[in-house]
Amino acid sequence: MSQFASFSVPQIKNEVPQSYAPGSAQREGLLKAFKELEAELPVEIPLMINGKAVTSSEIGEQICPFEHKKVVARYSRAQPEHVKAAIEGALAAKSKWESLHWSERAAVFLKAAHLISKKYRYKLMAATMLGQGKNAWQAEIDAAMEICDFLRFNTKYANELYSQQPPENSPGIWNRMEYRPLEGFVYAITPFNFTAIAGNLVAAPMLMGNVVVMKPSDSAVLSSYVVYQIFREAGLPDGVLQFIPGNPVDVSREVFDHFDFAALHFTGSTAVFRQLWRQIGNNVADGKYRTYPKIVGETGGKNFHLVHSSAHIRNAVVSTIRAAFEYQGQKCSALSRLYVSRSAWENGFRDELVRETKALKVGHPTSDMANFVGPVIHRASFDKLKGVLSRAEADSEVEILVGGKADDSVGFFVEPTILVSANPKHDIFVTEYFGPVVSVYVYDDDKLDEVCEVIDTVTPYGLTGSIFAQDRLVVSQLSARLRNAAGNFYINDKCTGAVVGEQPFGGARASGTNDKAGSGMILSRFVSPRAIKDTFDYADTVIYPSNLA
Ligand SMILES: NC(=O)c1ccc[n+]([C@@H]2O[C@H](COP(=O)([O-])OP(=O)(O)OC[C@H]3O[C@@H](n4cnc5c(N)ncnc54)[C@H](O)[C@@H]3O)[C@@H](O)[C@H]2O)c1
Ligand SMILES: N[C@@H](CCC=O)C(=O)O
Repeated sequence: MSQFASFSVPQIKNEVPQSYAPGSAQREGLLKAFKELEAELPVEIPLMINGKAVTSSEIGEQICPFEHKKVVARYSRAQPEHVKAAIEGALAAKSKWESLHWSERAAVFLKAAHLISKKYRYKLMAATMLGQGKNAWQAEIDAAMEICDFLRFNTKYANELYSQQPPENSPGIWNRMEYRPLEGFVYAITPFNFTAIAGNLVAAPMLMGNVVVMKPSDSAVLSSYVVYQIFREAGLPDGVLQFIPGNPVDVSREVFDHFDFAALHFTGSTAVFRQLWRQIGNNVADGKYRTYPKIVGETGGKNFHLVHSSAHIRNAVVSTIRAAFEYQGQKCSALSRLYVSRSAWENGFRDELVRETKALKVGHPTSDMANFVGPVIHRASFDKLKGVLSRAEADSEVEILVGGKADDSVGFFVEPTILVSANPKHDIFVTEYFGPVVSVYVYDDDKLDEVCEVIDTVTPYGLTGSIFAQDRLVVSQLSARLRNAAGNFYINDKCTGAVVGEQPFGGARASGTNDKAGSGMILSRFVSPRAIKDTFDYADTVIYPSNLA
């Protein structure tokens, strides 16, 4: 499209949080949206291919985690012919989408953020609460704030990326860089735990001119569908985003079989990511694809807090409780290993930690707004966590300091649990459980270096971690010592709650490719740059001066 100006994006700011305080219009609005959506359940959700609703003979159910008798959504599951049609439709939509000026694409996502911030804020939050079991605050920071931040900041980062041009032009030459969309289509596989992440997994590549086939999580189909509809209302053309829930293995096999598969954008568990990498790798080795597919994946964690003897105890306790138990520990960033110096542990930390944890209220997200902890996502997660708790109970190396019970009579509720062990290599410090369980190791004050070695090496992950210390020499020493233990590193703050535009998010080692969602780096993974040299002088001599006799 012709363009007669070099546009810049509007000033981008983080979405302002709403408090949902008692008596506020915000709380009233959210509860009204929650009730309205609850009355509509189960929502019937089709596949969306080329902008048209398509139903399948195979129907899946998304279950409400805090009332498992309630079905949140009944959704069509894609069959091989649907996956093929989605890919072909996306490829057919590609040339018009990528030839739009980038500002037109940016306008779609800026408008989507505007719609989420205003018209659909409470609806998207309600879908996230009913389907994914978040309370009001957790829904606000995810399905209102973070998703708006991703959509808006991406446009600023895209503008900056496109502005990166070669610094040198020899006389008579104009050098340029063009950031082409990938040749082919992007496949996005999204996790259950963040509506914002599902939104960004598709929006980031689309902004850069790509077309996307999306397989949402079975446990977040409703919120993903609402996001899909918002993108459409914001002006996203037919076929640019294909929404195809379905059996993850079957859908992925079909996608990875396609010659034009150009990138995987994944967030989820490490085990699944490794499996997908293997499938893609085997296909690359067989020469199946037009190009080498980009693989972008953010995965699991076993995140730590290290509390030094000089730490501010109250700050460390409050940060620990929030990091371990907000959203039931189901954030990839959630705290699950806690290393506390013996002097801090015995001089107040332990007692405050126990008192505050016991005071946490567990239950339904709206019938009692005081509930801080809700349900875990599904039966499989509940069963896995129940197994962790019963093994802990039977294990002579583990003490259950707080919690340890689970109740699935109405919903999938697991008590906030603190485990303690004197064996720093115990599985409770190694395996990601993805639930409200934190494991404590108390270290002798003079064994700081030894505990750092354990923190750095006992798990394969490297996602988030925090140190708590007031002594600046110690802060500096720990920061250097633990440089590779976390991609998001916090000093005197909790290891969760990264904010787009402030702390780009992601970890290395087994935690992912660390391409940093919420930054320009991730956008650069979804382009294939072309360097253009434009020469104004014509050549007329073959030999070099050095060839002259
Ligand atoms: N690092 C991050 O930024 C980040 C963010 C959120 C979640 N996570 C991680 O995600 C996990 C929790 O999310 P989850 O339970 O949705 O993860 P999951 O791996 O079970 O599922 C993620 C997605 O992969 C799909 N999937 C599952 N098996 C598959 C297969 N064999 N082939 C293809 N697709 C498959 C699922 O259907 C879902 O859409 C945790 O490990 C958490 O740490 C990481
Ligand atoms: N970005 C979020 C975590 C997302 C993973 O689930 C945080 O920093 O807490």
